[in-house]
Amino acid sequence: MTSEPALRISNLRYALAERQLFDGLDLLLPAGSSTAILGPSGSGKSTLLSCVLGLVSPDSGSIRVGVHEISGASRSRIAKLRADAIGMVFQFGELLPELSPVENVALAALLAGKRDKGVYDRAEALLGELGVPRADSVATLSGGERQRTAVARALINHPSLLLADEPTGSLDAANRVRVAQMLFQLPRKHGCGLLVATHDFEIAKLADAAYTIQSGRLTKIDAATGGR
Ligand SMILES: Nc1ncnc2c1ncn2[C@@H]1O[C@H](COP(=O)(O)OP(=O)(O)OP(=O)(O)O)[C@@H](O)[C@H]1O
Repeated sequence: MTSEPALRISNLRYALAERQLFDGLDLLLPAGSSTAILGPSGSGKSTLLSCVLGLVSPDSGSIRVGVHEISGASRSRIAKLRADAIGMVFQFGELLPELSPVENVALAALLAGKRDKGVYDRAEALLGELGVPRADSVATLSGGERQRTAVARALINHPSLLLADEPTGSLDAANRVRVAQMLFQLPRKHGCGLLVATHDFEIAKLADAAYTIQSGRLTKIDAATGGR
């Protein structure tokens, strides 16, 4: 495993019309570890993930995914990096309902240009590992199974960085804990870094480190005590 951090954000600045959302924000996420970003609605969690995905261009600062610099990179380079090195899990899974779990997962590999015969086998193996049953369509899966399918899709291209935005926000209490426990095991199993945005302390306390966004920077907190 490389000793390069999965993600390094340095001195990030980003101003909205009337607000300095990030004001010298730093973050170091070692490979094989997890970090939760906590904060109330509007504090900038999703925008931070969008900056890492290269979908929002900050005013200044550096964002490195492994050895690759995102800030200032061309759109095509960022798109390639997103496909090759970053996996993303959204709050509502964002799966294609007409497709089966295997097809949903394999599609991410096909779109990244990985068209080898083993794609479907790898998709099946990942879904098996994450406990998703076989089905003709993801529409017939439970919410927790759909979210585990979304995690398998995020993992299919062997990302060095996994991002998750409120990954358990659409689930009931039992599934929320189950999916969160599975998610936070991934960095050690797959060697990737995991960055989770959430407003839920119960989820954040499973992470190796937790931060809130305060005055445009990250402040380390103890999620187990509710940040007190
Ligand atoms: N494209 C945009 N243009 C202008 N303002 C924006 C844009 N995107 C986000 N914002 C504002 O930036 C702030 C941070 O939004 P963001 O979605 O990152 O917060 P969040 O912490 O993820 O909130 P939530 O938990 O509700 O998803 C909010 O005040 C939001 O209104």
